[in-house]
Amino acid sequence: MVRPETTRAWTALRGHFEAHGRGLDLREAFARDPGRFAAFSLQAPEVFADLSKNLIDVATRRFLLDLAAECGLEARRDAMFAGQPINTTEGRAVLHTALRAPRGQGPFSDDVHGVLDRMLALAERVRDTATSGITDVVNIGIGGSDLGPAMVVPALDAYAHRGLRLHFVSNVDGHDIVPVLRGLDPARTLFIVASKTFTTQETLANAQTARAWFLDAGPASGLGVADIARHFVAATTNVKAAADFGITETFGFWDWVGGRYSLWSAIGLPIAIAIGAEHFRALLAGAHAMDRHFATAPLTQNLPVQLGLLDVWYRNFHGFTSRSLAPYHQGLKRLPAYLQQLEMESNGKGVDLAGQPLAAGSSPVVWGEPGTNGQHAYFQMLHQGTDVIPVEFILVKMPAHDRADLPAAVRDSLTGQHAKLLANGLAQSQALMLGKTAADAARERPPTAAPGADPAMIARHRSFPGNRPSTTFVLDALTPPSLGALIAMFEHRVFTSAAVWGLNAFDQWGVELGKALAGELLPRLDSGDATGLDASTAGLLARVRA
Ligand SMILES: O=P(O)(O)OC[C@H]1O[C@](O)(CO)[C@@H](O)[C@@H]1O
Repeated sequence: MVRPETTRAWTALRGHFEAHGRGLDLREAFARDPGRFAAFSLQAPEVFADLSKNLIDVATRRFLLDLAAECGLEARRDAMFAGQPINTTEGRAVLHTALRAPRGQGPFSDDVHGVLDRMLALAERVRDTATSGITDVVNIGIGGSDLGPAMVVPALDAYAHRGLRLHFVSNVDGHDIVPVLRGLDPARTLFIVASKTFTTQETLANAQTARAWFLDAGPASGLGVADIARHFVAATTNVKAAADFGITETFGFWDWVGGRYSLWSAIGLPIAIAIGAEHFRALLAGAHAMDRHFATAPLTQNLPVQLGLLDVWYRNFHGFTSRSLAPYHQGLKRLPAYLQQLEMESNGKGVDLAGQPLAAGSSPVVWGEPGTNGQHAYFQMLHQGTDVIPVEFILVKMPAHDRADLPAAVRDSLTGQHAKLLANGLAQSQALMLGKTAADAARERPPTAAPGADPAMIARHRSFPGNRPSTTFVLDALTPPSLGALIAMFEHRVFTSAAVWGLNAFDQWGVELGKALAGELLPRLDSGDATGLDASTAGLLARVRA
């Protein structure tokens, strides 16, 4: 393993940053180079990306590619696809890409397609609502066993079965499950208990609550313990624990599928129920197309690689600590939360593969909201705040809401909405880059400025520094293949920066300490015993018990 800061490319990047990077002005760069948009745009499967509004030039890109080469990115990528145990701290392969490889291709193909066929057959049985009688599907899971399906199901609403409602319960907080159970009919409800380990406290607690509700409400519909097998299924690697719970229909997966990379596995069952087998296979196919792109495209044209290297550039040279995501599609409202786990649980590490402290920063904070909602909340800070935060916009050319079954006037109105949505997305990246000088602001007569206020002072409040970087992704439409490709792009981008930083993106020891301490505190909530606790925790324990 090569430490990035010891490479020649790192030194070159440091020098380049001081000489040209820090002072790069996007407005001047575009004025100088009419070909900048074309030179810094990439077309990958299903996803077009405009990287030209980033603080990079040709030399930045060259030095970053040198860095990737010196850090052995390609060898590490190839080792992942080949199933080598690159998750070294847990001694596991990392093969979520095998889950979307076509039948007969990729490692463990028989196992993968065996479970996939079985799971899609169940999905189709449930979707045949006249026969199944199911109207509501409740997924009980958390983290990677929740966020993927909870993100994809609304994103692909245009493809969803109209007679089925999908619900997601994750938190160990009755305020999550109680409103979901309210109004459900046990005879018409299917619970999916989704847990890779089947040991997760939150999921087991919610599964027990669902079971208790089912046994309490069931008898009115003639249901009892024997019916749990028909109304509860599990997605897990721990088939025995699911059986001990009373679940007989289990869809397995494998320890080489990380939780946050698992929506392609049996964890995707809610997605398959919502959109059906054919569309689920199309989601996998889109991700597979991005896998092939990542595995084979020259690094200069390789979108996940270029994004991951940009992350290194911003985090380690510009010192930016966060990145904001603005999907201009309401269906992608859960994408920021999904990417928070994907990126921050993967790359939020402080030591390298050898366990040595990293010399430079790793995962940025990832956050955001759909546009245009975010514009009316925190975009103020993105435009005029003191921190520079790169923003990523996702635009979708063709909406899916102007369906033929809507009245013509409603469809016309919705078409107008989509134009407004796109105009706003384009305008935001433009505004971030262009800014507005105080001199330009001074020429305006803002109607809301305080009467008699010093115009120069008002102009300074109304000026924008500009030169704020952004990336814009464009999808033709939000479809199963395009969403699959988009998610896989984000996965491989995280892989790329992890490879440069030399860290293990596939473990998550950082979540263990809190879990262990919660286990120790739980009995103290009952007993009140504060022995050995720090004064703050002891004081809070007394306060919540009072
Ligand atoms: O699927 P499981 O085993 O219930 O785990 C849920 C989540 O908990 C974590 O292990 C830690 O929070 C995640 O990595 C995982 O996605």
